[in-house]
Amino acid sequence: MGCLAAAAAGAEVAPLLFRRRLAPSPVAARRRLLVSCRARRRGLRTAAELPRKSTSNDKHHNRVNMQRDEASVSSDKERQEKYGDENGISNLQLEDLIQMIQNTEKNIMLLNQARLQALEHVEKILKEKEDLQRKLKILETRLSETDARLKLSAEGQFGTEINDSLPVLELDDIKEENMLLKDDIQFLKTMLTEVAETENSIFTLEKERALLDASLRELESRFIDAQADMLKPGPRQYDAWWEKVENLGDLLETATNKVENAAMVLGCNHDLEDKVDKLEASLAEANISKFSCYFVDLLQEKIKSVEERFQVCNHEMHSQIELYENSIAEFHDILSKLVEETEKRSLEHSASSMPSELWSRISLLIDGWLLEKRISYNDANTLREMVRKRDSCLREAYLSCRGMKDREIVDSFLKITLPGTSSGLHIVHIAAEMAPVAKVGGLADVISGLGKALQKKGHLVEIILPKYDCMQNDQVNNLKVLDVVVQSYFEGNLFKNKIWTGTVEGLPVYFIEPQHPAKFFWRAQYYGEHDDFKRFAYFSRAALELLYQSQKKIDIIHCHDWQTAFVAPLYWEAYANLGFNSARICFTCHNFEYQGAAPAQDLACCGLDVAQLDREDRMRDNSHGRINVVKGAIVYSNIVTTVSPTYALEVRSEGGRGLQDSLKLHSRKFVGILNGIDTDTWNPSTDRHLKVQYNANDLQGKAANKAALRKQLNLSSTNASQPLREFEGIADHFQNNNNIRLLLKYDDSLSHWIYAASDMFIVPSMFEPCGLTQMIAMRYGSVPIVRKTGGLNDSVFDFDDETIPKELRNGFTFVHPDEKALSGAMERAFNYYNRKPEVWKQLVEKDMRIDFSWSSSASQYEDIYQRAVARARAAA
Ligand SMILES: Nc1ncnc2c1ncn2[C@@H]1O[C@H](COP(=O)(O)OP(=O)(O)O)[C@@H](O)[C@H]1O
Repeated sequence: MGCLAAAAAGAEVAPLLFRRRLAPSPVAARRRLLVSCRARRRGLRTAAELPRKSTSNDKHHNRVNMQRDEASVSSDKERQEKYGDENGISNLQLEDLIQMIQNTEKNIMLLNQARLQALEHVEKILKEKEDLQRKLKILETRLSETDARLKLSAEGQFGTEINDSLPVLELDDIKEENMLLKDDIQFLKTMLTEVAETENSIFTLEKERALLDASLRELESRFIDAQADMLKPGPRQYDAWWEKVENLGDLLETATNKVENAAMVLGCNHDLEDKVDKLEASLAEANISKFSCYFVDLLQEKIKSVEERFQVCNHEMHSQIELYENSIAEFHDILSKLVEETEKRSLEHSASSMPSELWSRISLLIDGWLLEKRISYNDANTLREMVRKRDSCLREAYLSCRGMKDREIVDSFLKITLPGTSSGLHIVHIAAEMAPVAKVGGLADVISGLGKALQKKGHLVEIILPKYDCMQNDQVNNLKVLDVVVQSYFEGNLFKNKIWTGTVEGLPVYFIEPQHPAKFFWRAQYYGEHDDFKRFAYFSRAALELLYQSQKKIDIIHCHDWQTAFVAPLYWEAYANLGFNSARICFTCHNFEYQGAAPAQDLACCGLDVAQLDREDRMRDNSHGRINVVKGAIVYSNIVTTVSPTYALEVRSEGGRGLQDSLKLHSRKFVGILNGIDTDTWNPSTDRHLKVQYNANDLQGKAANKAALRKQLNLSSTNASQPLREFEGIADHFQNNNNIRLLLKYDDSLSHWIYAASDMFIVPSMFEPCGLTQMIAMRYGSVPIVRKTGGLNDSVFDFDDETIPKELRNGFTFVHPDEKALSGAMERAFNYYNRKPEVWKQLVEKDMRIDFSWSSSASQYEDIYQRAVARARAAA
């Protein structure tokens, strides 16, 4: 069944398995979580430190910081080499801090010295700067004076007023001095720039010092914290760590979930891909079927025209036949008039010669047939007697047989030896069930199905049932009690029985209501009472009494299962001696599991002679010291049947449940005939129990029934095409399962609906005498999955078995009575259902068209009845 579940719900199971493969067991998960947290915690610490280092390196390229970094890196390295555990890290942190503080203090001192030197230098430079600025000012003044003089002199030389007071040599000196001053000014400007730069670097140093002070303060406070932590070793810190661990665990879990979700999504994607593939395949198939639709249309048109032509021909043929029949009738009229006249004349003219000739010829014919062993001695005697009596029927038969073949003439002569004019048999079924008025299982279906089929074949069929208080009276037409009282024997007394009559499904039925204080059939149930043996012994006797008292000349009394198996020994032991012996007894065992075994003395209740019957060769059970009613029926019946050929073979060995030797001994009268089904009752195109009727040409209604049943039973409707009757999880929670319902009740109407709604019908029987459900299922388009046993083996043929002719293959079978074999067959069926919907549809349509009607089975019963009756007549 596990396999089945996987096959049935592949799309759901596959991702689950995938997920399981990804997700570790809870313990492993926890372990993995912890490991990961630890790793991550280390990772976080390192990551937190790195930016700080790189920032300081980038910002300050000074030696001091380089020193600090080197010290810090080497101490980290040492620390890792030396410890590598949590507590170590905490101690190392402290040492680092101290070292860092010391380094920082040293650096601050150096920085302060550098700062003082720089300040002195600056003071000096500022002084120099002031001197230089002063000199610069004087020089600039002088320069401007010189320029003004130069200007004046230039005006004098080239203008109207020339200043002759400055000599030429002085002018050159001034020019030279001017050049020198310009150089000085340039030098001073450079100096000033340098001073400004020094000021800037002092300013930067000041800033750096402030930063170092701040970090010193921070380090000091961390130092104090670290000292405090060392004194109070860490519940708070551990808590914080665990908080972090838990946070990390959550993060990990979220991440794992995401991975799982991703895996599921991946799985779903795979499924989607599969679905897309399938859709594409079905699209391709649809395209193909589009073409085939076209051909179907063409074919249908052709069929239509052929049908029309056929109808025209038919019509013509009918009118020809009518004409022909009319002319034959005319001819017969003329012929009979001629015969009458001739006979009249021959009687008139030679009263004895012609009839004697006629009778003599008949006598000679009879003698010849006897010698040729074509008729029995008795039949020959009967016919001779008729000749002696100049029997008019015989003369008519002789006159009408001219032109016939020998065989036909023999048959027509034998026919007139039978009582009455009809060749039909008078058949009476005595049974405990009949559908639909009193149905428990397949027996009920057989009584009405076989009865109706025999009736259709022209036999007079009657049924006798107990009058149960719980039977469906509304299924009986014209139910009424007869104004007679039939008395029957029981436990030394005679008891009155009320006799009710009515028709069920068109069959005449007698219901016997015992007037016994034990109220045998007022029990609100059909079987399962403490005195079942007595109840049905009483009924068997009363039924025979009814037949005996009605003085009918019955041909076949057919009894069924242990409940009416009493009839066979009763008939031959108690009634045949009374002259009630025209009938032959047929016994059908529908299930050899139930044999009606009881203490020997119990047999006496219905008037059977225990001393006569409690014998190995009669009714004594083969293994217990009790009597066995089914064995009694095997011994005392003229015909013994069971409900399928395979089961008939099986019961000759272990399947016979102790009766195998009796069956072997009586094998000449034992035969297996496969049951049919009542195709009027089980007809999806007319079934009033269904929501929508349908047939093999139009399966739409089947889907509608399925949807309605799913709704009615409160099954999931998310996947309407999912096959019903999956057993996954049936053991648990089936009430809440979306795909399973276990209905432990008898409900005829619902049973019809279930057949119509189901896609597959599983019958995994260990043994199955015949089984009707698989045939009914096929008629309703539900494909059977069965174990190859009994009648299942005779009615279901594996779809994949190439040794079987293709046209017979109609379901899925398995042999071994185990879960694996069943799952295998189901998986094959599911494969077709899911992957080859077109093939599946064809299989469904084919199954619906199989003829499981009683027609052919009833013919086999008819044949064995006829032979038994013929033997009886021959013996008489
Ligand atoms: N719970 C039920 N409610 C109504 N009909 C049922 C139920 N169970 C079985 N049946 C009917 O009983 C018949 C079973 O016949 P068969 O297959 O020969 O089994 P069995 O040998 O058990 O009688 C079928 O007509 C089936 O539809």
